[in-house]
Amino acid sequence: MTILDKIIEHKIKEVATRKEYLPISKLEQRPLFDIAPLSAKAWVTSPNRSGIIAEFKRKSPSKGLINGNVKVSDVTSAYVEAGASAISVLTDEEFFGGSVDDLLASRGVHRAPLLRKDFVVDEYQLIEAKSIGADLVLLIAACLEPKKLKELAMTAKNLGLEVLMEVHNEDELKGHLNEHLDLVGVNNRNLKTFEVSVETSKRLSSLIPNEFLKISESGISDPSTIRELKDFGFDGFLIGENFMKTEDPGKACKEFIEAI
Ligand SMILES: O=C(O)c1ccccc1NCC(=O)[C@H](O)[C@H](O)COP(=O)(O)O
Repeated sequence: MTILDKIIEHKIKEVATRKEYLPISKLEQRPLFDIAPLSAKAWVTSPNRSGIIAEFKRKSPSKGLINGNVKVSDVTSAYVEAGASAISVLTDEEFFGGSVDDLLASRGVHRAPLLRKDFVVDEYQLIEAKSIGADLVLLIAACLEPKKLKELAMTAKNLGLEVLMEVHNEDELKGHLNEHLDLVGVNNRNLKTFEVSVETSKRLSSLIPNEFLKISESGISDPSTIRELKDFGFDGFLIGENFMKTEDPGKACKEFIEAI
């Protein structure tokens, strides 16, 4: 069983429990549900921003504990101040130590586009994302059949959310592309070995149709890599650990952006 299989097995049970505890009708009554979302597409391509999607990530299956000493509100407001184009907040508790409350806390302190970073298996999570103030959701091709991914993307778009689809290889990309996506992310982390290689992004770049923004995800730690990936047509860059492993992730993000 791969780590992704374990995460999805757990997620399906978790979502079933959440649905019982807080039904969709209640989510739709939350005040943030009716707030108009921000466009990550616009912010990522804005000449005034960096293209960096800066992630709040306490722990991960590949690295264990990354940083348990910082507050999500401090870090994500500092990321925005530093020039990040969007913020990613992991809301998975079991494997990443995140929560829905983390995303809510982040929403409370800035008005940059906010990605709900989780393992979406059910439309409930999209409605929940909208109800906590997310602007953008992640759909992972490796976790979803093409038809299911397309249905979820359509539901997200109907809620006004933008959709980032994540792929790891050519087959996932070719099999899952659909007209409801906004951004296509190439994850440089091999989820079987946890090895990271930006060569994956470079290899897949020309296969991503131009109508989608191209995002490179994971394992980015050097500003020169951003310059290289831009030459391959990438617009956005999702970075977590490189900032979060420092004492002051906001400062690390600022210095990184200044060095691009
Ligand atoms: O990060 C992991 O160990 C991981 C394991 C299994 C599934 C997903 C995982 N990461 C999610 C991500 O996509 C990253 O948090 C994101 O791309 C940032 O990566 P990094 O800059 O390397 O922290």
